[in-house]
Amino acid sequence: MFLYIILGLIIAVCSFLIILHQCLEKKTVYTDLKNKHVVITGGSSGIGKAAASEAAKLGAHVTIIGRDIQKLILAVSDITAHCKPYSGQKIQYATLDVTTDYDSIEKCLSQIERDVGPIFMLINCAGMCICGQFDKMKVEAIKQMIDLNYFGTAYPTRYVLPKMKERNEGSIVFVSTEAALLGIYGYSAYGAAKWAVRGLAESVFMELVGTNVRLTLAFPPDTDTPGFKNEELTKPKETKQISGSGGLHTAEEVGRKMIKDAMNGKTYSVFGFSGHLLSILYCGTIDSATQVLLQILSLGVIRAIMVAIQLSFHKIVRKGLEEQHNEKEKDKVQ
Ligand SMILES: NC(=O)C1=CN([C@@H]2O[C@H](COP(=O)(O)OP(=O)(O)OC[C@H]3O[C@@H](n4cnc5c(N)ncnc54)[C@H](OP(=O)(O)O)[C@@H]3O)[C@@H](O)[C@H]2O)C=CC1
Ligand SMILES: CCCCCCCCCCCCCCCC(=O)[C@@H](N)CO
Repeated sequence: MFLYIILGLIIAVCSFLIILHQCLEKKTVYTDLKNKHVVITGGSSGIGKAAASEAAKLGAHVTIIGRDIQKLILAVSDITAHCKPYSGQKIQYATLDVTTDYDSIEKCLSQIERDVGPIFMLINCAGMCICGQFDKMKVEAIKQMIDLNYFGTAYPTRYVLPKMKERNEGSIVFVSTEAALLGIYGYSAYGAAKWAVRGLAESVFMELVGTNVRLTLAFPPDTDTPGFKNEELTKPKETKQISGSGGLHTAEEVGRKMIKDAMNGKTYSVFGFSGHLLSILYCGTIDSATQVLLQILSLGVIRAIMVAIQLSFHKIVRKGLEEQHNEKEKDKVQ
């Protein structure tokens, strides 16, 4: 009897996997980026520069975009060092502020396409984080977070999408953050903008069903970059502690994995243990039949683990509040 139940369960799971596998679209896997044009906003520093170097290693023509021309020139020389010898790869830069109006973005990207060729992969990496409790944030900073992280991604994406759909090929990478999978103290204005990036990516993903245009949504944890070092200067200690539990990763590791996932047609790109845990729990898109099965079987347990982790985060916040209170009391006495 027991044997029959086990056998039945195995047959049910296998049929589920087979049916789901049939329903999922087959994606072309790219093994290199030879002669493909890869454009990376924010490619002059940190994660974007690491992704650009990886694309160069894989044989792509690379265009990096940023505002600071000195940084761009230095980055082009570093990225060029990763090219294959005698490959004729073009590594170039364009100066553009991605928070400007759509027309300027269109002008810049169409010039780049005329110079190098149609954009095969767009990596939306330009972005930054201003941390702080929402009630203490400068109002301008709240808007800046949306302008840069959301519109700086939405507009270049709007430019490449119709062209990629027309050619029925291409890949768009969205760089969100683990802080867009769950809300975190001190990442309110930034996190909201990156949740918007996630919302855009997952909706566009469904609009791309049936086409050969692919989309990858990356959720990096804390990554050691110039931008990260800068944000650490004003980051509340509670945020440092909570965010730090996801570990500190290198830009090379994140950039490389992001490109690899994009080439394999994965819709989620996550990093380390925390990334995998959060992506199972707060899953949206469907990548593979085995992933869906893993989610179905483990969601309850992972939710229980996450509740414990979230409560430990609340404890960090309460402790911070208590310390502030004690400081105030001390000041009153003096
Ligand atoms: N580092 C981390 O811990 C994490 C980072 N991320 C995200 O990854 C991305 C890269 O971060 P990171 O590598 O740390 O950042 P860096 O600060 O090291 O690099 C940011 C890049 O974006 C460019 N950039 C900034 N503002 C603009 C703008 N208005 N127009 C055009 N380009 C701009 C910068 O060049 P310039 O200043 O010259 O314009 C630079 O090339 C960001 O979107 C960030 O939110 C996500 C999770 C974790
Ligand atoms: C055993 C431990 C399991 C822990 C699971 C949950 C961990 C949550 C960590 C959230 C990390 C958020 C990083 C945001 C980084 C970012 O976007 C900024 N650095 C911006 O630049």
